[in-house]
Amino acid sequence: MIHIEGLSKSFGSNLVFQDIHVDIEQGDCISVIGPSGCGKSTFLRCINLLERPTAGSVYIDGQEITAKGAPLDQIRRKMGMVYQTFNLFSHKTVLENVMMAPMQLQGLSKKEAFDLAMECLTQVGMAERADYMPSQLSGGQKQRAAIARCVAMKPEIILFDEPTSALDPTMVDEVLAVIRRLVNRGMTCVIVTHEMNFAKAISSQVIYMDEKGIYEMGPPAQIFDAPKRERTKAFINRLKTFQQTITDRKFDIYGLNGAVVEFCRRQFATEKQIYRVQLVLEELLINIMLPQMKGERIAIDVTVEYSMKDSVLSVFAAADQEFSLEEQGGDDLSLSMLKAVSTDIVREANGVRLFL
Ligand SMILES: Nc1ncnc2c1ncn2[C@@H]1O[C@H](COP(=O)(O)OP(=O)(O)OP(=O)(O)O)[C@@H](O)[C@H]1O
Repeated sequence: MIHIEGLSKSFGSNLVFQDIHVDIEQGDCISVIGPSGCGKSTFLRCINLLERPTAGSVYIDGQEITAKGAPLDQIRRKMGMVYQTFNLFSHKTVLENVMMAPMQLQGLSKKEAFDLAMECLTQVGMAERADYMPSQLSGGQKQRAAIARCVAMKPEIILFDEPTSALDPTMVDEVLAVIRRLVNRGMTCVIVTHEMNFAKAISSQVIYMDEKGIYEMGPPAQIFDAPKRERTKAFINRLKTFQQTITDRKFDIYGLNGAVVEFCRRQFATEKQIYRVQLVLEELLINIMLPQMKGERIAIDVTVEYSMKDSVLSVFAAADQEFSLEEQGGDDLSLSMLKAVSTDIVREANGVRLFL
């Protein structure tokens, strides 16, 4: 359906990627992941020529859209795009936003466009807010309206450019659920995303971009659980681990907790796990470990790991000094709280690991 051949893009002397080859078949859902700045969005924008590639060709249904004189408007209608920042017209209602392109570009009558728009808004759960202005909507609702607007054009493929990156974490799920529904109904999609669990669950293929191109591509089970190449492994492992070393007795426990919560949300840990991890950090660090540390200089390594495979969150805390969980200095109330929220507590070398 889409055939990408030798695609390269530079901005001046900045080579973003080169020589990308990908085939996208109907019904595919391709996730594009990779470190910040590796060119994911630029790659997406080159597929529908929002950016002109420096070299290479893109074919859609056998037609080369990168050829000189190709009917760009017609071709772009086959490819919808959903942006990080929604791009709704702020002076129009949700309904008007969705009706506009089908009327202007596809010549639908007002009645036809209304019926179509309501159908699309119903699909994304936004029918009852059809008459709202964008400013009256939450971020998640705006993005769902933007998806309805895109679907109303009946595209053959939808390109999603980090559709949840601008959203408050509480709104990510509602947007991902709408995308999941589209994919399950056979919509061909390419999604640039930082939501790894989502990419893992939904994609037929995952592209890991790095080193100025596609560094590794494969089914989600390969990329997330058994990556073949070094940089993919490092990227995936880093995503699954939060690490911080505490060197000051007066460290900011709430700052640490905030960063850990953000990490956990990115991993799609459950709210229960997120509550537990905060409790564990407070009790373990403040009430059990810190009081036992001797001298001014301390070093406590905190690692929070999330296993995508079995959805288990674990907290590992290790110190460069001996410490005990019970009796000598340990706070028994804190220990019973740790036991209450952990499925297992394991002593390891100079630390302790709690499974939540
Ligand atoms: N319009 C532009 N003009 C000049 N340079 C650009 C332009 N758009 C992107 N770049 C550069 O291209 C590179 C890739 O950017 P891009 O936004 O595609 O990366 P990304 O992987 O999507 O990043 P992120 O995950 O942070 O969104 C960066 O070095 C960026 O500065």
